[in-house]
Amino acid sequence: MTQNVFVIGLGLIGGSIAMACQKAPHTKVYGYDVSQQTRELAKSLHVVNEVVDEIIEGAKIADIIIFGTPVNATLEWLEELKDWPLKENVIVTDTGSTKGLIMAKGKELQECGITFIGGHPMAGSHKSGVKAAKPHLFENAYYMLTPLKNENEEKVQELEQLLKYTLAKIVKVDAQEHDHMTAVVSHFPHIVAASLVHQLDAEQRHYPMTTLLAAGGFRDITRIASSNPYMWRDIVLQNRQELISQLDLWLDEMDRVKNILLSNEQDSIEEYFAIAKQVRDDLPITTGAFYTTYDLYVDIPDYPGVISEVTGYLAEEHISITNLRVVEAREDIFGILVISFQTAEDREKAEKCISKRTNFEIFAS
Ligand SMILES: NC(=O)C1=CN([C@@H]2O[C@H](COP(=O)(O)OP(=O)(O)OC[C@H]3O[C@@H](n4cnc5c(N)ncnc54)[C@H](O)[C@@H]3O)[C@@H](O)[C@H]2O)C=CC1
Ligand SMILES: O=C(O)C(=O)Cc1ccc(O)cc1
Repeated sequence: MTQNVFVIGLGLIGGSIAMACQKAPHTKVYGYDVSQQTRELAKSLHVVNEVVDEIIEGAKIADIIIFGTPVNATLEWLEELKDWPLKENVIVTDTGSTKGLIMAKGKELQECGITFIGGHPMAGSHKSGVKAAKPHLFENAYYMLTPLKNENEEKVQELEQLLKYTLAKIVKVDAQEHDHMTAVVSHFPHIVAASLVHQLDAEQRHYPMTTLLAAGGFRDITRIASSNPYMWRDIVLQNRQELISQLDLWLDEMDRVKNILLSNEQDSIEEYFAIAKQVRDDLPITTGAFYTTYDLYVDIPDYPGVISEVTGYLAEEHISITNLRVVEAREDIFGILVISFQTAEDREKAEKCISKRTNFEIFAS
C-alpha cells in the first residue's frame, strides 16, 4: 500500500525533507505552500511528487503530515488542524527550531486523538526557499524528536522509519531541554551575530573603511546574520525566556572580560583565550547546523584562472572541498581564497598539495 506524506511549507527545510522522503519505498510525497510560486517551483523541481492548491486536499489523504513552516505559522496551523478531516492513524510532525509551545499544542492534539511528534533537524543554513532544498541536507546531522511522555511507541517508530531516509541521526529529547540547548548553541549565537553586525553598522558611519576590513573572522562569526529575519523573529519570540537567561549570562561574561582587561594582566588575558581555544578545538565534529569547517586561507595573486588552478590541483589529488570563497583582505592584493574542508586531514593534505605546487602563502584557521 502506498504511504502518503504531506509536507506543508516547501522552503529549505520542508523541501529538503520532501526530497528525502521520496526515497522511501511505496511513498508519494504531496506538498502545499502558502506561496503559489513556491508550489509551482516545488513541482517543477521535483521537490514533491504532487502539489495541492488547498491544504485540506493534502491533509485528508495523508498518512504522515510534516510542517516545514516558520514556527508561528506552524502553531496557527496546528490549531486549525483539530478540525480537519484527517485519516484516523495520521502522524503529524514538524521541523521547527523551537519545541516548548509547539509541544503544548501537540498535547492538545493528543487529547483530540491526533498523534503529534515534534521534530527538529539540526541542519540547515542561512539560505532559505525551495530552490535551496536538497535531499542530503540532513545527512549525518542530529534530528531531534520530542515525543510526548505517553506517546505510542509504534507511531514514533513509524515516523523514524520514514525519517531515516534523511540519513540524519535521530535522537529523542524533552521539549524544554531542547529549547534550553538550542538557545545556547543556535538561537543566542544568532542574536550575537546580528549584534556584531549592528555594531559594525554604527561604526561605519564614522569610519566607512571599517566594512572593507571585515574579512575572514568577522564574516565567519556573522554568517548566520544573513538568515531569514522572518523565520528568526518567530524563533526568538517562541524561545524568549531562555534567550533572556542567555543574555543575562552573556552580560555577566562580558563583565568578566571587562574586568580582565581592566586588570591589564597578560596571563589572565592569555588564559581566557587559551581555555576558549581548548573547548572550541575539542568540539565533536558534526555536520549540519553545528558543522565544523576546516578552512585554509590561500593568498592568491591576481591573474585569470588562478582559482581554478588551485582547485584543479586539489581535484588531481582527490581532495574534496565543501566551500570556496574569496575575501578581499587588503587593497594591494587580489584577495584571500578561503577553501573549506570537512576534516582536518583533508585540510592538511590540501595545505601540502598547494605548497608543493605553488608558492602562494597559506595559513590554516
Ligand atoms: N533554516 C534552517 O537552517 C532551519 C530551519 N528550521 C525550521 O524549519 C522551518 C522552516 O524553515 P526554512 O525552511 O528555513 O524556511 P523557508 O523560508 O526556506 O521556508 C518556509 C516556507 O514556508 C512557507 N510558509 C510560510 N508561512 C506559511 C503558511 N502559513 N502556510 C504554508 N506555508 C507557509 C513559505 O512560503 C516558505 O516556502 C522553520 O520552522 C525553522 O525554524 C529547522 C532547522 C534548520
Ligand atoms: O546556518 C547555520 O549554521 C544554522 O545554524 C542553521 C540552523 C538554523 C536553525 C536551526 O534550528 C538549526 C540550524
